[in-house]
Amino acid sequence: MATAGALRLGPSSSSSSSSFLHGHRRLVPARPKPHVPASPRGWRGARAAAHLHDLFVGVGVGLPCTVMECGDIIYRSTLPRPTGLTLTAPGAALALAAVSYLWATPGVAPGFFDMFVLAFVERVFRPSFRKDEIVLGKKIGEGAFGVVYKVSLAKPKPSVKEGDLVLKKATEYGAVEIWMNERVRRACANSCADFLYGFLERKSKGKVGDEYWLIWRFEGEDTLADLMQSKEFPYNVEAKILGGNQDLPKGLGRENKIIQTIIRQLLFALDGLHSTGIVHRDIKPQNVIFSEEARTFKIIDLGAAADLRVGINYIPKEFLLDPRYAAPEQYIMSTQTPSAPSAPVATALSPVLWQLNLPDRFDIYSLGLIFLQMAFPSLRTDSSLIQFNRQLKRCNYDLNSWRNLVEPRAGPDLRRGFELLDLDGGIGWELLTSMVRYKARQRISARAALAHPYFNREGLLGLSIMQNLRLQQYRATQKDYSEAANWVINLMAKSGTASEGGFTEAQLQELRDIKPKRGSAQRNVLASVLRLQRKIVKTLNESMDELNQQRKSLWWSRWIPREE
Ligand SMILES: Nc1ncnc2c1ncn2[C@@H]1O[C@H](COP(=O)(O)OP(=O)(O)OP(=O)(O)O)[C@@H](O)[C@H]1O
Repeated sequence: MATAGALRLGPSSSSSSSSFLHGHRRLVPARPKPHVPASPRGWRGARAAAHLHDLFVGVGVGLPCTVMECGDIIYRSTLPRPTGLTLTAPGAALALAAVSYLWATPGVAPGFFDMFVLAFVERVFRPSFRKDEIVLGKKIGEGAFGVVYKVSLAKPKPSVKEGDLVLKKATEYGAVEIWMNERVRRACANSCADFLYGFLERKSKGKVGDEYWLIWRFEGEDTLADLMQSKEFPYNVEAKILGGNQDLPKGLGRENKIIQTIIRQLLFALDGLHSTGIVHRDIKPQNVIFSEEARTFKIIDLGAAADLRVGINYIPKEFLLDPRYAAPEQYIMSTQTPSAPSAPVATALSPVLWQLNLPDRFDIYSLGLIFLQMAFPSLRTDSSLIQFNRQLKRCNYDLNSWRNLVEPRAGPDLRRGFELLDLDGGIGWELLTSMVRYKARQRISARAALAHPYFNREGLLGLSIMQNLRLQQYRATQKDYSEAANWVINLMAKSGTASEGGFTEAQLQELRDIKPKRGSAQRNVLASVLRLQRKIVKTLNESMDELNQQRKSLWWSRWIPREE
């Protein structure tokens, strides 16, 4: 084969700018002569570069036109087009898959933009606060990890809207709470109380323990817990969220409408958090505040929240849950998932881990219990809620079994609750039962719940054919596929004997144990698939554990400002 350089013809060669090759009139792409330096070392380098250049650019010159990008000088349309990006079907599919992965919940790509662009831009423009600018007012709350005060500013700041503020002096989980609040403020500000600033206040020498100061706008006096304790509930909320006079007479229909509105507002707030990769983990009426200005309910207290996008605060073995509202799984991630991986690993794997664990369904369960308390006044006290939880556990977390258990001997109060949920063909009960389920995978997501016909004015009866179809589709997707897999396995078991290629119970057990076995091809394929699935999960977990060996630091706390 001719060397690439030997047959090179072009404007820089001694021949004409067009040349004849293989007896045809062909245009040959020109190649500029490489610059030759004076020193031998430089000369050798230049030669190497020229060789490399020839290898990639010159190869093909002098070869048949099937290889080269040749064109006919007369038929100009056959001349090579300017080289640009060529879109091929597999390329487009690959790009689409990559983009879908990067944008899938909890959002790797938006996460990078948020962390490395938005966070810095925001820091330049937002107002900051110092300890001596704040005047402490009355204490409004005290938890295990902090004290909350109503405060005001010593001197008004032009960049800060007038009004009362709230200050939390937090110890242990203050850094996490600042991180979560800042993320929320950038991603879904309306979901949570309006966060203004957070900083680390270093204690002077001699005093122990640093404190994190967190400042919010004062949203209002009432939490949902305060409002639900009133005998007037839900009417005491009606004027706040639905405004002035309501034309409906007092009764179940009107109460249902108010409860619907509260649940919808909370689902919106949760959907905002979940779509940015944050799971609250402590949803309860005490952590829901009514914002007088926005006339809507907002979520507070993100101290126990986990950021699944970068793996902050999801430590499967550690939990700070309120047992009254916690979902049965208690851990938002499978206990097989190793403790929080390093940030880049967590970020890269976050869509996979999210889909494997569906951690957001933890909050959905808690919200389901709040829904239940709204419908049944007798479940609003701590003791009755604890008792209900025990009953539900005995019923294997199946609300329908619980209903069968209590309804026959229910008092007027419980019966009224069931009546309220049974309005519009029982659509409220259906939504409730899809929120309170044992398996996280079977629970509805916040977004799907918002599209549920419970929030449709006319309920089930008012659904169009298309909406009905969507509902059927939704119901189908709520089914647990592990049950479906078991069903298929059982069907296969019953479909034959070992000699006919079917499975006996004993063989099935072997399959479930996924031990390699010699046998029919059908059985081996299934066993291999199950083995492969198990191996993937195991490898994923092991590699994350390995990456975790280097001690995790609170790398993200560098983002938190300090008061010097
Ligand atoms: N932005 C706000 N506007 C008005 N009140 C607020 C706001 N944030 C918090 N509060 C009030 O402060 C109380 C305590 O807040 P928060 O739950 O965040 O603190 P905490 O120390 O975590 O308490 P706990 O451990 O009991 O949950 C709330 O119940 C609420 O009454």
